[in-house]
Amino acid sequence: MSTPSAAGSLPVAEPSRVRRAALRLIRLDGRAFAAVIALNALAAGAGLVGPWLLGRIVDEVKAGAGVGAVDRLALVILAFALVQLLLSRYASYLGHRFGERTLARVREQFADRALALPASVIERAGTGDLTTRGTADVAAVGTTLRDAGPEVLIAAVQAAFILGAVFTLDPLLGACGVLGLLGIWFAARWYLRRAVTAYLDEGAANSALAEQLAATTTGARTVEALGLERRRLEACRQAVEECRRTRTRTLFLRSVLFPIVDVSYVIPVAGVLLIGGVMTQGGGMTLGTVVAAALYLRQLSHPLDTVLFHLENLQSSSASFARVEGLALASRQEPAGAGPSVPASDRLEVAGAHYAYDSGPDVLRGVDLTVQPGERLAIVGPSGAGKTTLGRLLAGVDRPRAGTVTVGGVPVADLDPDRLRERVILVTQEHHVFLGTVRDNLRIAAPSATDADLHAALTAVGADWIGDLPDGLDTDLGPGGHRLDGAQTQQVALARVVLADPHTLILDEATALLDPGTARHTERALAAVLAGRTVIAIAHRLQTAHDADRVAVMQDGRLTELGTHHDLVAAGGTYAALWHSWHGD
Ligand SMILES: Nc1ncnc2c1ncn2[C@@H]1O[C@H](COP(=O)(O)OP(=O)(O)OP(=O)(O)O)[C@@H](O)[C@H]1O
Repeated sequence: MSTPSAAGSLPVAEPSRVRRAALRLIRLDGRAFAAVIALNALAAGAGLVGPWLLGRIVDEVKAGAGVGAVDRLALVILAFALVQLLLSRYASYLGHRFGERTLARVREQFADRALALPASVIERAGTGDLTTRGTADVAAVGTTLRDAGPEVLIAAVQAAFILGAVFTLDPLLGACGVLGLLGIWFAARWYLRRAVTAYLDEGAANSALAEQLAATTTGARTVEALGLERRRLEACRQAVEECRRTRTRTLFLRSVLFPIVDVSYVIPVAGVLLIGGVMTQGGGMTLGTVVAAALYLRQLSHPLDTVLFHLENLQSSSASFARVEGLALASRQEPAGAGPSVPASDRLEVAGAHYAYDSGPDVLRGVDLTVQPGERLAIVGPSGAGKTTLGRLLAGVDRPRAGTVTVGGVPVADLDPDRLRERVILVTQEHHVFLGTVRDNLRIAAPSATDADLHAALTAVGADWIGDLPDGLDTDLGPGGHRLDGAQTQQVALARVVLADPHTLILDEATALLDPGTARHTERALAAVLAGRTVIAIAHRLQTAHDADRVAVMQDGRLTELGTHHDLVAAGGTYAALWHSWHGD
């Protein structure tokens, strides 16, 4: 289940799913978690001894005991205080280690899920959302797991033990303590209901102010040149006013909560002393019991403060965790195909395909095309004709709004990512060099490839420069390492494709950054390596079209001409005109 999200944005997990995910994380490190709870319980137990013995001291002194007896009890109090300190320190050490391990799991799971997302999901949602979830949200979850979570856990155990101790001393005093604390419960509920929106508003107002100031300062010259000073000042003044308003609101919420909490800590103690005083006089209770109960309730303020302090943090990080967990649902948002999942052949078929980006007009309008295995097809046409869009549909990145795009009878977009990569790969101008060696960068496509395979792939795409690198395949690439130029980056990307060995390759201006000589060399080398495979090249240079088996001409979202170079030139249509103008005839 997921909460409705804005069109295209990544989903957010429902609270029930978030709870299940949190429990799963705890179970994965269940022994450490149990050890933390047990040690905390022991520490809290040791902490209860002090007030109880203080009560005993009061009773013994009242019964006429001497200094020796008091000293003995005081020493025992000291010993238990030490034990409590050591146990709680060790528990918090284990708690923080548990938090770090769990955070590492959350991070790894996030990376796995992000990498498994279909490209279309990321493109629709935008990388900004994914990046925010992977950084700010995971960091918020991390803070909770590392700090807030263990501390709240410790505080909850302590509070339970303290209240249990007061009830054990005397149920009436226990009830008095709980009733006195009800104020905190109501105040916290009142506060939390309002705090989330109030703090979100404050955060948004701060961002808006920062944006206004940044826009005004970076565009200072334009502001000055166009005489926009007054408008900018007014915009900034409004942003500052909004900041002040939202801040005053959160300040008001805090100024109601904290006094109520402070008074609520005193009420149970006062109540216990009043009732205890009456009971002591009637002989129903010893003075020591009343002193111990009052001390326990005084102690309660520490764990409760801790819980209150972290409540907001827990709330906001559970929202972050819902966003992090939402990633698991993203791939399932894609409509699942109902047909067979194993293609019967390598034949690509587009039938009556329409496509529109979001709610825009159709940019593909009834495209029909069959690409035979081993064929080399070039797609040409003016800018905006829909060539790239058709390439994305053929590669399974997007699915058609109407009509079908299939490989061997199976909708391409229904193939799972691994199976899809074995069959169709889309190579665009956008290439990424990962931080790591040349070998790491290539083995992404074929983890079991040998160095000889890697060299062969590099040679196939004309990347002879590998021989000039100081450490060959071991040369570090990426920031801080050896810098590849645009053409070399593209060759690395093409070498990855050679290694992945798909049956169909869709080149969307893949060789555009290479100088014409290198590009032709690369295309020829690529064609040699991919002999017997399907190559669909979205071509800007008509030489590519000339070398292809067939040429498809796209215009305004339609496939208007389809045939061999010679047939189309002879037909004297759009392609012939393009060819002649390119040739300068
Ligand atoms: N992400 C997008 N969102 C909205 N509209 C888009 C998007 N990408 C492309 N379009 C629109 O779809 C139409 C077809 O674009 P497409 O990129 O497929 O054409 P093209 O023939 O490949 O053009 P070019 O040769 O300039 O790359 C254009 O009108 C373009 O503005």
